[in-house]
Amino acid sequence: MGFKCGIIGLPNVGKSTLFNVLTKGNSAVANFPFCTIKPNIGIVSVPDNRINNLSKIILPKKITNAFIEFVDIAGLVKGASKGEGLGNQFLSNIRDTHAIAHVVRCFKDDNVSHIYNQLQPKIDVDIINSELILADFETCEKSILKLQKKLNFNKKEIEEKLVVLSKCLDHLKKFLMLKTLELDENEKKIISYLRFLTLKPTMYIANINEQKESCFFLNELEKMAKKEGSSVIPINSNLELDLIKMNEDEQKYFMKSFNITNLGLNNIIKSGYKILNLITFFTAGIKEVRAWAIPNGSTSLQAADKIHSDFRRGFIRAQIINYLDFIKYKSETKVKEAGKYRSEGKFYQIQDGDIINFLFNV
Ligand SMILES: Nc1ncnc2c1ncn2[C@@H]1O[C@H](COP(=O)(O)OP(=O)(O)OP(=O)(O)O)[C@@H](O)[C@H]1O
Ligand SMILES: [Mg+2]
Repeated sequence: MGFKCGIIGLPNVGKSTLFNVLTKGNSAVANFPFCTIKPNIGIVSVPDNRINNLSKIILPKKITNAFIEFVDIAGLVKGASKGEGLGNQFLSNIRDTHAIAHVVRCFKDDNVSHIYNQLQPKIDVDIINSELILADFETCEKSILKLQKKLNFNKKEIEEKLVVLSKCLDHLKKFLMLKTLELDENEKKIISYLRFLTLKPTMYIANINEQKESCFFLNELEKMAKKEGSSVIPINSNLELDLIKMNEDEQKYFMKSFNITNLGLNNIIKSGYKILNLITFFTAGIKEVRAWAIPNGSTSLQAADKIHSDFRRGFIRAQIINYLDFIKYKSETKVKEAGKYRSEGKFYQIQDGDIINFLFNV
């Protein structure tokens, strides 16, 4: 299963430009079959120096990075939750994603129209978030009504659900996003089946240009996001779309002249990984060195399943080398001699950077 990040925002704020930057900017994209599944879905590999360092020692035939799927969702407008614009269809596209990249226009350009003829990032964000809140309100209200009708069948379990959902409904009524409601792990689990939109981890993408107004807009957006506990990533999508078409030398020259230290593209991919709370483990052999993304807290059995269901079914044990140990000793034999080679069972909690060899028998 891949991790999906939906790109949302008002119409004409630069979502597709960003999507093009993300998907064409990374040559490793070609590593995957059916790279572009639909015109608006792109698989983007996660940059990770560790995979390059491992490959320098192992010299594998193939190198495969971990990846995140980005989905370019059409613009949302006021009233989308009531079917306005392309409405509900797009809200359901967002429901299918694990995280949200919310693009906010932070650039002034008289040649690019703004749907409401205003340039105020905070208002733009509020319009979108209000639609998400309204959509969640409707989902929540409908589910409560449905559950109330079923109360005679499984009283205890349904009552438990109703308590959490009423808490959610009260919060949404105040026009607040569910991610700002305190819910414990059990409560989150109880409502996870509803895939609430305002509960999804979010990063704001400030689409900027070279003009001074962008600093002001970016600042506004950062203040707003801080209150919500979300991060803001500035990116000049138009410029980066040009950058990715250049060779390395041209790119360096351009970045220097525009004072860009880090490509927004890499920051977004890294941040996506972070808000999805993913860690990386590696499988490493002559055939392939590969990075795998997995939720923090996963066990070796879940990691095995990520690779192939046979690995899970026939799981015997996981042989593990820490990434830094491998870099230090440079071979499996030397790692073993140093006593750093571990054997773990199915409930072992995978650590970021574990290099794993699964033993299985089916
Ligand atoms: N950072 C930027 N600076 C200036 N212009 C930009 C920037 N980013 C995007 N644009 C321009 O904004 C316009 C809209 O971009 P784009 O088509 O990516 O928006 P969108 O959000 O995908 O729109 P829609 O919702 O209609 O699909 C394009 O003309 C694009 O070149
Ligand atoms: Mg678009």
